[in-house]
Amino acid sequence: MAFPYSLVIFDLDGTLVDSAAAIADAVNRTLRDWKLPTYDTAEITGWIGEGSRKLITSAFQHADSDANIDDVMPGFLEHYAETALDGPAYDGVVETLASLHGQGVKLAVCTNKNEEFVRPLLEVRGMLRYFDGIVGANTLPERKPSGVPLRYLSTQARVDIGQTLVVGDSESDVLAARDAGMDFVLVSYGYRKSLDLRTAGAIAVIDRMPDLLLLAQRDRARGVSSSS
Ligand SMILES: O=C(O)COP(=O)(O)O
Ligand SMILES: [Mg+2]
Repeated sequence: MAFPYSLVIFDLDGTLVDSAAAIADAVNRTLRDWKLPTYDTAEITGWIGEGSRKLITSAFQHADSDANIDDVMPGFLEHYAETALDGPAYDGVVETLASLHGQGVKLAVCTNKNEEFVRPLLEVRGMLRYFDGIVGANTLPERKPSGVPLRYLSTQARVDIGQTLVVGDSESDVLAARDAGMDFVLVSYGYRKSLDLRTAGAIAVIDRMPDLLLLAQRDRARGVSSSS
């Protein structure tokens, strides 16, 4: 059976690429510049998901710093430019993108990572060629949890909202998909905080990206869950 959506919009960090260590590295280099304590990757991972500024704000709050975040951001972005290509793709991601693309499904990325870091990362992980649309945190006036970037991508792809599926890992993906009125799938790995996978309203919760392809075999109304 055919895949039941014409466009799939993927989140990036925590969904396609495991970028937490690379992000944590850039955060800690920035904290060191300001002579502040550093944090382990697990703790910093809890601050990912709402863009670089929120991430740095969280880090500096935890470090009890009252530094002006406007003064901190340029240094962070310089460090992140050095680490941003370090994250590996999760297992089966590239194969899944290739399969969907081969079936004629359009693919896009909607991330709260700054746009300048997105294409190089997708390119180095062998994914860039599969995507028609890419929206980063600074591409449009609004970003996730707003549904605006998702609606922008479906309009750009000339695909109806009802034919568009969002795949993500965290609260901001859920809120954005709900705001846009789009079905969404959650990955059970990734960087969610307090999000309850079972009650979030996802049509499916998957443990590995290739399980997304199982949607082609299911009744769209019932959805699937590979998470036990
Ligand atoms: O960089 C972030 O804050 C999160 O990025 P994501 O939207 O790709 O998960
Ligand atoms: Mg994410």
